[in-house]
Amino acid sequence: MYVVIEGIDTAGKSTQLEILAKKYNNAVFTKEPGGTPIGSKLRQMVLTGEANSKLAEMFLFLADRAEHIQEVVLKNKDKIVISDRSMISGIAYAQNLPLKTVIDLNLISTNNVLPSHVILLKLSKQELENRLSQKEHDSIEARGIDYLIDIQNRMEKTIKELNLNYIFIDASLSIEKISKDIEDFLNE
Ligand SMILES: Nc1ncnc2c1ncn2[C@@H]1O[C@H](COP(=O)(O)OP(=O)(O)O)[C@@H](O)[C@H]1O
Ligand SMILES: Cc1cn([C@H]2C[C@H](O)[C@@H](COP(=O)(O)OP(=O)(O)O)O2)c(=O)[nH]c1=O
Repeated sequence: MYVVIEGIDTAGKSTQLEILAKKYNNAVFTKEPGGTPIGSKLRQMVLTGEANSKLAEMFLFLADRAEHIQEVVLKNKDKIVISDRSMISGIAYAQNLPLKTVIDLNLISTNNVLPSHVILLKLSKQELENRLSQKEHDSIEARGIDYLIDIQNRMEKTIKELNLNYIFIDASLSIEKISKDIEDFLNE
């Protein structure tokens, strides 16, 4: 089982992952970017905005993803792997290229491995504004509200386009209700 939790910044991914970690104590918890030793270095580069070229930035994420799929997802394929973000973020955040092109690049990076379960936490514009006003921004979050809402739409489109097994959850529901919906989805 390869479960991914997706959503734009502040959607509540970390909050739900903390709850999942208590319920699934035999699962492997991981993240993109940064789930491997090379990935930690790549993560540092992307989050501090070292790359001036958007294309270079996307290739850093793709390198992280290729290593992560090989070293974490495939090496634990007999276990439950639960990942904070995935190729869905990779496709959605690479906004400057057509969806089809980025999907192809991402499928190369994952060797065609797809998640078996996708959880997308969806925020309204108003709730996103609320949450972003309460935290310090990294260089990607600093790109603004409309940018992130566009990314969220692209995430939805990507999940449908790839025909994945998914649940979309309203991220402004209570933490408990979201966690129950996630548990039901994983137990289906
Ligand atoms: N269901 C929820 N309702 C209200 N606030 C939430 C909810 N889930 C998370 N939060 C709050 O929103 C902020 C962002 O949550 P976080 O889990 O860090 O998001 P992400 O990991 O997606 O960036 C945190 O301050 C968190 O406490
Ligand atoms: C996985 C991935 C993430 N991103 C972005 C989304 C986030 O802004 C950032 C990763 O940060 P993240 O680890 O999700 O940080 P936070 O805890 O602040 O949510 O990188 C991409 O642009 N492309 C990608 O392929």
